[in-house]
Parts: sequence; C-alpha cells; structure tokens
Amino acid sequence: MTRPYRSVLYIPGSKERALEKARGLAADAIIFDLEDAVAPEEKVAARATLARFLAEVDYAPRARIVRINGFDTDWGRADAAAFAAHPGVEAILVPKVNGPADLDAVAAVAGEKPLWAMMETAAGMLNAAAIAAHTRLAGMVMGTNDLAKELGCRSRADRMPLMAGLGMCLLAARAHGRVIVDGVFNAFRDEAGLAAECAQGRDMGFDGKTLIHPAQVEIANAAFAPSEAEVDLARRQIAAFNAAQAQGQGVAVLDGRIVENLHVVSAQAVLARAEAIRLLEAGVQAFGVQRIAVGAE
Ligand SMILES: CC(C)(COP(=O)(O)OP(=O)(O)OC[C@H]1O[C@@H](n2cnc3c(N)ncnc32)[C@H](O)[C@@H]1OP(=O)(O)O)[C@@H](O)C(=O)NCCC(=O)NCCSC(=O)C[C@H](O)C(=O)O
Ligand SMILES: [Mg+2]
Repeated sequence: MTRPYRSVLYIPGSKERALEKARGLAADAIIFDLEDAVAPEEKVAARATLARFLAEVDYAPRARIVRINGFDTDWGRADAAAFAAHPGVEAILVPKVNGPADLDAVAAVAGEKPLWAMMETAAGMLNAAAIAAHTRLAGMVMGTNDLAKELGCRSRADRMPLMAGLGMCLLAARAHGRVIVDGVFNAFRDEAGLAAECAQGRDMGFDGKTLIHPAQVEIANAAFAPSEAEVDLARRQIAAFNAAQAQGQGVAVLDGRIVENLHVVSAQAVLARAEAIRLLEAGVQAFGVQRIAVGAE
C-alpha cells in the first residue's frame, strides 16, 4: 500500500523546541534538516543534537528523513556517516543533486539507507530521468527556492517560470515509480496562498508538499487527500465496471462518461490512498496530536 506523503515538514536539526514539538504534529513525514536551516557555526552541534533526539524520541509512524549537507561542504560526509546506520532514520536526503554521480558518492557512505534527492538545480532538472533511475533513490523533493535562484526568475503566484522543471521532475519520478513532493510555500502566515499552491501541486500529480511551519500541516493534509467525492466516484466506477463485465461488456458508462479498465486502476489507487491515510492518521492519533497556530506578528 502507498505510504502517504501529503505533508512533509522541515524541522531544523538545531532547534530543540521544534524537535520536541514534532512528535505531536500530524505531518505524514519529517525532514530533519542539517542543511540550509542550520547556520554554519551550528552545524556540528546540530548533527549531535539530531542524533540524540532521533535515538530518544520515536517519531514513527511518520516517515523520518535526514537532509544532510552537500559533499562539497565541510559537513556532508560526516552527516551521512552519522546517520548511515541510525535506527531512527529511514532515509537520507541529498541536497542540490546535479546528476546520478552525486547519489553514488553519498551511497558509498550512507550504508543501506534509501536516498532521496533535492531537485533544485538547473543541471538536476536536465538530468531528472537519470537521477530518478538511480537504484538507491526512493523519492524526490522539489527545492523551488534554490531553483528560482538558479533560474533568476521572478516569484509569481502561478509559478509559471518553474513549471518546466516541476513537470520534468514529475515525469521522471513517475517513469521510475518514485515518490515526489512539491516545494515549500514561504509565506507561512498566508493560509489561502498555501491552499492555492497545494491545489496546484495536487492537480499536477505531486504526492504532497514540503512545509516549513506546523500551521501548514492541516492545509496540506486536506489538499492531498482524496476528497469524499473522489472516494465516492471511485467506488461507483469500480461497481459500474464490475456490473458491466458481468454482462460481458468491456466498458461501463457512469454519469454520462465511459469507465474503462484504466479508470478502474485509478479508482483503486484512490481507495488505497484513502485507506493508507486512514491507517496513518490512526497511528499518529495514538501518540496524541496538537494543532499549532502561526505565532502573532
Ligand atoms: C519559519 C520559522 C522561522 C518561524 O518560526 P517562529 O517565528 O518560531 O514560528 P512560531 O512562533 O509561529 O512557531 C510556533 C511554534 O511552532 C514551533 N515550530 C516552528 N516551526 C517549526 C517547525 N518547522 N517544526 C516544528 N515546530 C516548529 C515553534 O517552536 C513554536 O513552538 P512553541 O515555542 O512551543 O510555541 C520556523 O517555522 C522555521 O524555522 N521553520 C523551518 C525553516 C526551515 O526548515 N527551512 C529550511 C527548509 S526550506 C528549504 O530549504 C527549501 C529548499 O531547499 C528550497 O531550495 O526551496
Ligand atoms: Mg534548497
């Protein structure tokens, strides 16, 4: 069954208060960040703090991913080595992946952990298919801030300048069966803006959205879950197709539209996704979940 990645929350590895709070948040996945959210003078201490938290706190059933520093920095190799066999970590996220060779380098020191790739450079966009094909890769994360910086594009609500890159990475991820989550929405007090960008990402086919603040979790969870109407339609499509098949027909008609085998496959995926979310939420609720509002200005 597909694991949900509707809400993927970044938590700076240097912020103990945020690391403490995370166990009570309803995010489907957490990226424990050692890269851009941590100042250079805090890098070494953050690595130790994070290793301690991940040993002492059980963040399951959420997916637990550590974003290391790049191997072109003073910290990347030691980050990968520190979490290569850490039992509290499920995967290593590699920043600014330009091509499969960047993943080879990390794989050599990351033990058996699956790798995820930050897709956020112009070279990474052009090499997306080769990156997605890497045998150690499990997922891709869009880094839309770094990508916008490299492109020199303007920030637009419709994200038109980023669409080529977003689309190429989506195609690559789907061609190779990888998870792919959308980039962050920086204006974390703008709930309507986040909802609109989540809806756009969901329409495009992303599995979920990366987030920077706990107040964004509920909005992403709602946007990337199948709606009641989608679940109802999926059930009725399957029933209509089964009924048509029982009468020797290969195609059904429902609500004035045809239902073929490929639509049944999509409908089954919707139901599987809804069930996976139900099970994950039951597991998260068992630990006790709290809602965090954005702090007042
Ligand atoms: C954006 C923030 C700096 C805002 O922090 P703050 O002003 O402290 O917010 P609040 O007062 O509203 O916080 C309320 C409580 O929630 C906790 N909190 C805040 N953020 C998180 C979090 N991410 N995870 C868990 N808990 C969090 C606070 O501690 C408050 O708790 P309490 O003290 O009990 O009231 C801050 O949210 C932040 O640092 N966010 C993460 C930023 C980050 O990780 N950035 C790097 C990743 S984004 C990126 O790099 C994208 C990519 O690479 C690209 O290129 O696009
Ligand atoms: Mg980045």
